[in-house]
Amino acid sequence: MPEKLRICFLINPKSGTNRRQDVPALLTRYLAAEPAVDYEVRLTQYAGHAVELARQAAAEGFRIVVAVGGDGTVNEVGRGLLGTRAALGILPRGSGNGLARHLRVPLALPAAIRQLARPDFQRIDVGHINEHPFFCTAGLGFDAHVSKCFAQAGTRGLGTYVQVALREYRRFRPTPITMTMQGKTLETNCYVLAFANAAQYGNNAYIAPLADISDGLLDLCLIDALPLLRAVRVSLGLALGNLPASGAAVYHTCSQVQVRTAQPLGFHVDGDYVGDAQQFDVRLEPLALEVAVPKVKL
Ligand SMILES: Nc1ncnc2c1ncn2[C@@H]1O[C@H](COP(=O)(O)OP(=O)(O)OP(=O)(O)O)[C@@H](O)[C@H]1O
Repeated sequence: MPEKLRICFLINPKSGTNRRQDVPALLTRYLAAEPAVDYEVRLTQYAGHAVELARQAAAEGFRIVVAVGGDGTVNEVGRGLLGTRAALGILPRGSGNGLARHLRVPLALPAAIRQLARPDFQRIDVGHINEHPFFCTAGLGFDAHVSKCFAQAGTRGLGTYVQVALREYRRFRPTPITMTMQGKTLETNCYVLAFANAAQYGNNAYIAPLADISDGLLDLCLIDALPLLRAVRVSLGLALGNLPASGAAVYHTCSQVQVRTAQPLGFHVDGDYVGDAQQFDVRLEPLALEVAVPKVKL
């Protein structure tokens, strides 16, 4: 008899804006008819817990460990799985779901659950910023500052995010930075510097629409200043997926970059604010994580 596919679901009960969805009930309903799947459900109890739970599930021999949550939960589970033989799965339940959208994981939970029962597997690159792994995007400047304020806002969702971003836009000022990559040094200002492994921040906001998650390269997006007219062009470029062509941002690709900043600057990984620093070492580790993705329909 063929071996069963062992899947461990790690649910972040605090993620997303729709917490009333009963994920264990959905799993029972949609996996009951999948005799080839053996699964368990575990809940996270605190921030950071999913890293430990993922590592433990991989050590127990689960083939897929699923992050049930947003990009913060995906980041924790992915971190826990680095260097193990288990693949990351995603049941998207965040407000942005950047990595799930990039990998074309269905946003509707029944469809996402069904595809996990018959997955394809793919390896993806993993970024590191000051040794914090990221899978989707990391960044310095305004986007990190907004992540910090968003975390303090008390409510979640796109509406709160936009409100916070508009409020902070009036206050935030660019910082002088020095970037070193491929032996070249560039002195510039930084309003936003994004390191994109995947194409989008989440919510189909395409910061680097040409980013390929398995090409061994990071797409760097630099916005040196953001006066009002350019802010409108950047917003449209993010929504329409044509920011590179708009000329409102400058792009580079590289596998490694060092950034020094004139003043401490906030940084985020996968949308979660980490802290402030003046020195950033950013690098890409090629194909370091296996992910379970939907089968491509031919
Ligand atoms: N049981 C828990 N209690 C409190 N916080 C938790 C718990 N489990 C996980 N967390 C934290 O919740 C944070 C937010 O989770 P996540 O990003 O998945 O959801 P979200 O913020 O609603 O989604 P999105 O990032 O798409 O907006 C994670 O960074 C994680 O550290």
